[in-house]
Amino acid sequence: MTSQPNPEPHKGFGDLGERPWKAAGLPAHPGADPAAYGRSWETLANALSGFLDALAESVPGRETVEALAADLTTWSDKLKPLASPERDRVFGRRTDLHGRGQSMSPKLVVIRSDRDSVEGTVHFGSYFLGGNGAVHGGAIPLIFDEILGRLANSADRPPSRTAYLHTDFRSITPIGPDLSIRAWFVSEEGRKRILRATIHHGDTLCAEAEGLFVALRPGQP
Ligand SMILES: CCCCCCCCCCCCCCCC(=O)SCCNC(=O)CCNC(=O)[C@H](O)C(C)(C)COP(=O)(O)OP(=O)(O)OC[C@H]1O[C@@H](n2cnc3c(N)ncnc32)[C@H](O)[C@@H]1OP(=O)(O)O
Repeated sequence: MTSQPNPEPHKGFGDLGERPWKAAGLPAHPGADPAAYGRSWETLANALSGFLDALAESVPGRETVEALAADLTTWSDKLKPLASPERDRVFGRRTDLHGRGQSMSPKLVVIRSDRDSVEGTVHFGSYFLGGNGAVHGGAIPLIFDEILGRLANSADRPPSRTAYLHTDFRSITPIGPDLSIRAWFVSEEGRKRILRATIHHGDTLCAEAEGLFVALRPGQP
C-alpha cells in the first residue's frame, strides 16, 4: 500500500477566504470553543455513537437499508461544502466533553485526574464488537492511545506523539458494561515519557498497555 504525504497537514487560514461558519454566528475559531455549540455538539456525538451501535446490532429490511443509505448520502452532501481546516474542526477537539465530541473511539469518562495519573470509565458499544461478545482487539489499543496520549500531553507538557504502544490482552474485554480504566506515568526523562494503563471489568484485568511518547522537536508534524 502506498500513501501520499499530506502537503498541508495543518492548513492555515490564509487561503480560506470567508469562513462559512461566520454567517451562522459562530466564533472565529469554533473548533475547541465550548461556547460555539454548547452541549449540542455532545448531543450530536452521542447520537452518532448510538446510531453506529444500533446499526451494528440491527438486521434491517432491504427497504430500510436503502432509505438509510439515501439519508446518509443526503447528510454527507450537506456537510461536504462545510469542510474546514483541521484546526477549525469540532469533531474530536472538544476537550471539555467526555469523548471529545467524536465517535471514532469509545467515550472515555474521566472521574479523577492529576498531573501524573487519570482514572475513569469506558464503555464499548456493539460498534466495537470483535466476536463472541468481546471487544475487537484493535479497539483496545485505540482507547489506550487516547488515555495515554491525553495524559502524556497534559499539564502544559510540550506535545508528544506515540512512539510505541504495547498492549497485552489478559482476558476478554466485554461489550456492554462500564469498565474501569486507569493510566499513569512511569517515567519522564528528556523527551521520553513512558506511561502504562489498565482496563478492568470488576476485579478482572482485561488488558494493559505501555506506551512511549516522545516530545516533538520544533517543526515535527
Ligand atoms: C485545541 C484543541 C485541540 C484538541 C486536540 C485534542 C487532542 C486530544 C489528544 C487525543 C489523544 C490521542 C493521542 C494520540 C497520540 C498519537 O497517537 S500520535 C499518532 C501515532 N504516532 C505517530 O504517528 C508517531 C510517528 N513517529 C514519529 O513521528 C517519530 O518516530 C517520533 C515518535 C516523533 C520520534 O521520532 P524522533 O523525534 O526522530 O525521535 P528520535 O530522536 O529518533 O528518538 C528519541 C528517543 O526516543 C527513542 N524512540 C523513538 N522511537 C522509539 C520506539 N518506537 N521504541 C523505542 N524507543 C524509541 C529513541 O531511541 C530515542 O531515545 P534516546 O536515544 O534519546 O534514549
